[in-house]
Amino acid sequence: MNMDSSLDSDLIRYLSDNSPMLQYLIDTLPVPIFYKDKAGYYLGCNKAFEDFIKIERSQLIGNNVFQLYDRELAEIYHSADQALFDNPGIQNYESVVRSTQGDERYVKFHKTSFGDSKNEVAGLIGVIFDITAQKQLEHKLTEQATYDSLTGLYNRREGLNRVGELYELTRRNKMPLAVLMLDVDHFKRVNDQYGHQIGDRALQFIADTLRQTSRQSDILVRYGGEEFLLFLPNVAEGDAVTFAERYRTTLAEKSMSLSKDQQLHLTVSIGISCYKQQSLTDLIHEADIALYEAKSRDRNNVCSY
Ligand SMILES: Nc1nc2c(ncn2[C@@H]2O[C@H](COP(=O)(O)OP(=O)(O)OP(=O)(O)O)[C@@H](O)[C@H]2O)c(=O)[nH]1
Repeated sequence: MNMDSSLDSDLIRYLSDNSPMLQYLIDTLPVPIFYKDKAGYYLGCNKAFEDFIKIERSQLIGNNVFQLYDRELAEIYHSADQALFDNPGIQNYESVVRSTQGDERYVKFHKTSFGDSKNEVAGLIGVIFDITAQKQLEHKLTEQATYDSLTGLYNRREGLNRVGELYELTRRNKMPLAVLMLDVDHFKRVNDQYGHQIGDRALQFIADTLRQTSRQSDILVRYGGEEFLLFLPNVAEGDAVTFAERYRTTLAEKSMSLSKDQQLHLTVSIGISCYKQQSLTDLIHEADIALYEAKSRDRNNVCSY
């Protein structure tokens, strides 16, 4: 045990006198518990805490966070402890913790300060709730609510949310904004001829091509079944046509491999509209009208509103 002279000897004696039963009690609890003195030195912990940080109690007691964790993490723990000592009572916060072996967990800390016989703050007791599974689930649900599961592009709802923000920026700063509505040509035939699985792969192929051909700042949305909406910030009318032509020709020139000697060729039609003070709804509607025109011009075509 690395006992330091700054450890409160009365406190240690008190804890030692009472420790067998107390230790037994806290070891039965399945949540990690630790306690420290006011100088930040660990006084004890339960079995769940030993398992959690993967360090034995005997190696823990008498050490502080700077002796146990990397400096960055130690600073965070230290200042949180200090905040509790400065403002005694209960402290709750979420954090990411790393065991001494490096694995990360999301946790919720519930810390309570305790006083000595003179009612002076003497240390703290911390309880850790592992919320990793909950955080992972939240992350998964956010992903599902944000992205289209087939193509990985924004789904319609999230796409329109993001575009709402971009549209506001465009309107306020009088910036250009181009909207491209893109629809796969004769996609029903792909499904009918090769089946839905190949149809799904074709949609992924198109989405991948769009991703590769677009800029980081573009917002790519799977708007419906085989329909995509692309929002290009800061792109004026002339450039919008160039971009749309680039998407169209890139797709028309590529082919998706179905087997060693079978390739699938896909084409798209694209309608363009550009921001001229109209509402976002009108802007999208105009791109739809232009798309209709591109379809009627024998498909594999780009039309501006
Ligand atoms: N495999 C697959 N097919 C889909 C999906 N969503 C929509 N589709 C299909 O997309 C096809 C769209 O067909 P239509 O609206 O008739 O259009 P099209 O055949 O592409 O013809 P044009 O748009 O006029 O060129 C339908 O057969 C839908 O079943 C999907 O997620 N996966």
